[in-house]
Amino acid sequence: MTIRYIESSRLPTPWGTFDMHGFEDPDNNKEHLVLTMGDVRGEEPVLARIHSECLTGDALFSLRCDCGAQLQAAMHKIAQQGRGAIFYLRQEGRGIGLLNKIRAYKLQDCGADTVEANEALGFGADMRDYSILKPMLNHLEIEQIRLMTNNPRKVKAFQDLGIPVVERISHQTGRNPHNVKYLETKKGKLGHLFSDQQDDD
Ligand SMILES: Nc1nc2c(ncn2[C@@H]2O[C@H](COP(=O)(O)OP(=O)(O)OP(=O)(O)O)[C@@H](O)[C@H]2O)c(=O)[nH]1
Ligand SMILES: [Zn+2]
Repeated sequence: MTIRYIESSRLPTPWGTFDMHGFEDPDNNKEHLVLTMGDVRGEEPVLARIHSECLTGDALFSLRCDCGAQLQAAMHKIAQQGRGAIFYLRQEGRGIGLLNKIRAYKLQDCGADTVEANEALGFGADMRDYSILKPMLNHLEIEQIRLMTNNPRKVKAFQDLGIPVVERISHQTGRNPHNVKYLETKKGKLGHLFSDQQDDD
């Protein structure tokens, strides 16, 4: 079965008021969100961010990763332009779930990098499935996007879904002394496209 649209409401935030759209995946009862601003329908490419859930970074201010800063920066950029979409996908821990992410963090506390930790637990480095995006994009009538990401896998995922990515926009923010190794591993092992400079340097 495919993802089902449930309902929409307003979501006021420090950066402006978004429209919040809720979707349900009946196969696993996961509840996904899309925040939009402005009219995202049609041919005009939409400034977009695919954000995978990171409870620790998004809600608990963790400095182990860059997720919270990236989410805030994406909301800010979209509000500045007045038009865009954030797909908030419930793929915690790159798809392994919160408790397994804690297991992976424990291994990282003992010296493993983020990829080695996933593999030691019997998972792939990145278990995310982006095909769930297609019904959400269809529902919102988004046809083309300008994607805020450093992750080439996300660009490829859209291309595989038949949604043109007309531009990849660097989304480097949130580097701090606690996540230097994590970001280095993203670049070295996961193929992220990082320059030496953060967007907000
Ligand atoms: N398994 C695992 N997941 C992590 C770790 N650190 C962060 N994550 C998860 O990684 C995901 C980060 O995803 P995104 O913010 O979409 O970032 P990305 O795929 O690196 O790509 P960008 O678009 O360039 O930010 C979230 O689901 C986090 O929970 C880790 O050490 N181990
Ligand atoms: Zn994170």
